[in-house]
Amino acid sequence: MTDDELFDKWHEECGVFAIFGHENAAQLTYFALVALQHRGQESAGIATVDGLKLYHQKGMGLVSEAIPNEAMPRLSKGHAAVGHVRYSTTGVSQLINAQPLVFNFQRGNMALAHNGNLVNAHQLHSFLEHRGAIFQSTSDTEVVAHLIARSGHTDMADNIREALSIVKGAYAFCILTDDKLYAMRDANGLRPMVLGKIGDAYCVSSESCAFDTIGAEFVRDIEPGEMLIISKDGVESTRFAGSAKRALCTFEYIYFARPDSDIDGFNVHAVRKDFGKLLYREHPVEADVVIGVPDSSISSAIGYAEESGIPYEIGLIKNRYVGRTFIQPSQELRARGVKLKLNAVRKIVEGKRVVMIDDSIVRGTTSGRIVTMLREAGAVEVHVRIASPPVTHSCFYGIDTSARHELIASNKSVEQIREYIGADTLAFLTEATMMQAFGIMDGKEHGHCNACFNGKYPTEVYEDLTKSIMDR
Ligand SMILES: O=P(O)(O)OC[C@H]1O[C@H](OP(=O)(O)OP(=O)(O)O)[C@H](O)[C@@H]1O
Ligand SMILES: NC(=O)CC[C@H](N)C(=O)O
Ligand code: SF4
Ligand SMILES: [Mg+2]
Repeated sequence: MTDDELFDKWHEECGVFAIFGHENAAQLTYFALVALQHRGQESAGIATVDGLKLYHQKGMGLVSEAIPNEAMPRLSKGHAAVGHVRYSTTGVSQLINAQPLVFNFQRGNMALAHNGNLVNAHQLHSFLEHRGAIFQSTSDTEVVAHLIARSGHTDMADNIREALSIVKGAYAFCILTDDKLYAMRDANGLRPMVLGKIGDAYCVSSESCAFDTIGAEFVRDIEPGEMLIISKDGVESTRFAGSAKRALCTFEYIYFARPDSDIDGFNVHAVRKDFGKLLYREHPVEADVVIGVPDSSISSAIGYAEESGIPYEIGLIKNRYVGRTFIQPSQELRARGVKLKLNAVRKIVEGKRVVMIDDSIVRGTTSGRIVTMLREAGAVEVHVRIASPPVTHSCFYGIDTSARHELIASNKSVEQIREYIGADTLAFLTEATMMQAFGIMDGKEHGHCNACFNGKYPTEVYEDLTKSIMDR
């Protein structure tokens, strides 16, 4: 297994933020992107407009690397801004695909930022290329810009509506023009997006944690199929799509979103904690201590401990300075015990029966390593409890999951996975129980996408979809 494969599992998706009519639009966008940094660390960018001109800065890496201080005076000329942090799902991780994508066409300037993945982008890309379109990037997002540019309406909102009627898949889209900001959430609401207000200015964001960061007030979630048009006249809500089956990505709660964000009426930390409580009710075990794998499973571990009465402890420490772009130890060094990212707290686990909570198992790599680590630190029993169901299907909606055959639960039973990771016992939260955290007790239609657990995709999907499909 290569290092790339080892680290290519669940990944954050992108984050978008945009604001209209604020004298500090660029700075606020910068800070909001820092708050959304967990959603993508490959590249970042900001575009601003002053009514006549568009200014932009994009780069690879974290927000602090991609947008240097020197770029701020130029960006600050704009009164409206759109920003993006990227984790690539379609198109290579290179500067050409960094967002916002910017265009100057016959109607003026346009900057696009997208979280999600368009499942028919490849087909549309070929169609448009055969009709003379010259693409600047290899990402799915650019297809929408071409479709908008080709639509013949006088009103930009109608052009966007026409473009979005053709694309399929998942998106939270922000489109900034010289005089308006448009924000659209796909008809199923797969990806989240919220509306906020700061002074007289309106802003939109993938997650509400960005509003807290910049001192904006949360107004509401943007509805699936809704288009917000934000201009000097305020906010206008219109629709670009009829009602479809609501299907918010449950993985936003399980793993992607920040615990301090609220999505569609539920706080992420509170939901994770409930997952932990439900997990104990469904799969209790006798043990001395409950620990979580930092950071995403801490809330569930606290919930499991609270419900069981078993003490919660910090049994694993994460080195917060090791990111994805960090040089990873080779397989040989790893085998020799180089533990870069996580280490066990010996005093806490030694001689104990440990319940280890993680948010998910994708390939089984993380759980396997941690079970070994805990045993080496003296744990006498390791019981693994996972605060989501087994991942059996790939995601096509903006989360770069492994190919299906690499998902351990797609070809192994729970008992076989337990054996593989070396745990004493292993259990997963079932889908029906997980949905109880949202007050849904009957396990029927519930307005969430759980396709990676059950294969029921809320839109058409094209099985040939790979990240590099548009990179020739
Ligand atoms: O079964 P696996 O293929 O190992 O994948 C599952 C792990 O991946 C994620 O963590 P990750 O290490 O990506 O990041 P985190 O530190 O943000 O939890 C997730 O939280 C699980 O721990
Ligand atoms: N993770 C995402 O939301 C990615 C957005 C877009 N599909 C890209 O690859 O750039
Ligand atoms: S398939 Fe899974 S990760 Fe993808 S949108 Fe649906 S729930 Fe989220
Ligand atoms: Mg993890």
